[in-house]
Amino acid sequence: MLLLKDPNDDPDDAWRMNRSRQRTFVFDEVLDQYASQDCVYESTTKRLVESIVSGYNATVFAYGPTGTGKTYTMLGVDGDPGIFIRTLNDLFRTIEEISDSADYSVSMSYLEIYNELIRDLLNPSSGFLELREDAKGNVQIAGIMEFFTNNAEESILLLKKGNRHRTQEPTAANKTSSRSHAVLQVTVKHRSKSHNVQDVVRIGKLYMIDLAGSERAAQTQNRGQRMKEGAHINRSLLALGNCITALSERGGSHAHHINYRDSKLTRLLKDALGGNSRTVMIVHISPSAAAFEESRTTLIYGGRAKNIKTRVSRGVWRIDGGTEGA
Ligand SMILES: Nc1ncnc2c1ncn2[C@@H]1O[C@H](COP(=O)(O)OP(=O)(O)OP(=O)(O)O)[C@@H](O)[C@H]1O
Repeated sequence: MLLLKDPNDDPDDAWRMNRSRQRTFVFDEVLDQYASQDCVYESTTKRLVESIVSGYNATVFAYGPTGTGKTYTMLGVDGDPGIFIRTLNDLFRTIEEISDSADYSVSMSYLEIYNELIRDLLNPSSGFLELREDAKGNVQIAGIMEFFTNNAEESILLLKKGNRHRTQEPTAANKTSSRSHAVLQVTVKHRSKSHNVQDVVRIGKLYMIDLAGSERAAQTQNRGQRMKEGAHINRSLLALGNCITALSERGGSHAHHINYRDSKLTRLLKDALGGNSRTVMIVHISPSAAAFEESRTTLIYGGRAKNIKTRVSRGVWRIDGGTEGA
């Protein structure tokens, strides 16, 4: 449980206390600014690793205003890695433990959405990529490079290569502000070595996402290009907020109309939000009283997202070409 105190409250002023906007929020986990990277990983993402290896989809994303620590949580810093690297390490450790009974392949792609344009962070010279939906409504990025990796070290090298191409610029609110949404996709395929199920391949997909932060122009003092980026960032986060609200209010994935098409981000997150995925949203807020307003709004969206129910089924593909649920 989290108690967000209204900094304007004055216990000696009955009129003010009556108008208090103090509010309690209930989340699965609440961590303060002193929580270690390991603790954040253990309490949010670790539990997803085994399910990905056994063929389920999962998504982890960091959400919140600029400068509140999303990139710190997801990517971490030298010597104290964040969720991306901890997950890759755990994923390969888990695969190694069970590799006697099955053959595994792991591949990854890494993209950013910058000003509503998609760039391949592992192959930046490929220009802007198109987002397409197949007949079954599965979202795909045309032309993105997918790299097969044999161990955690290779994956982490690729991730670091991608990070060097990511768009980051200093703003008044954050010296290393992410100006794009970064999406790492890891696909784990596994085929049992046992004879009677050898023709079945299980596929689990993991999305790990470091969103750019919402921002107020006055706070960031952005002008020119930074302001244009900020407008794109805010627009896509607004689209995300609208999808979260619609999904939480109208009965989740059964809802008639969810505006996924309003931004590339929401199109890409379609499954994570309302479809076939175990999804963890890590909501970030500043501990500062000065950030009360944006903390409140952010937590309200986080609270709504908690009401969304996704329906997960295992990705199973038969060698003879058919697909089936499990
Ligand atoms: N828990 C923490 N402990 C120590 N430093 C932190 C922590 N969280 C964030 N920081 C530092 O605060 C600064 C802002 O964090 P970060 O860049 O992760 O924010 P952000 O939410 O990703 O911002 P933006 O949306 O602008 O990209 C960075 O210098 C980061 O290293």
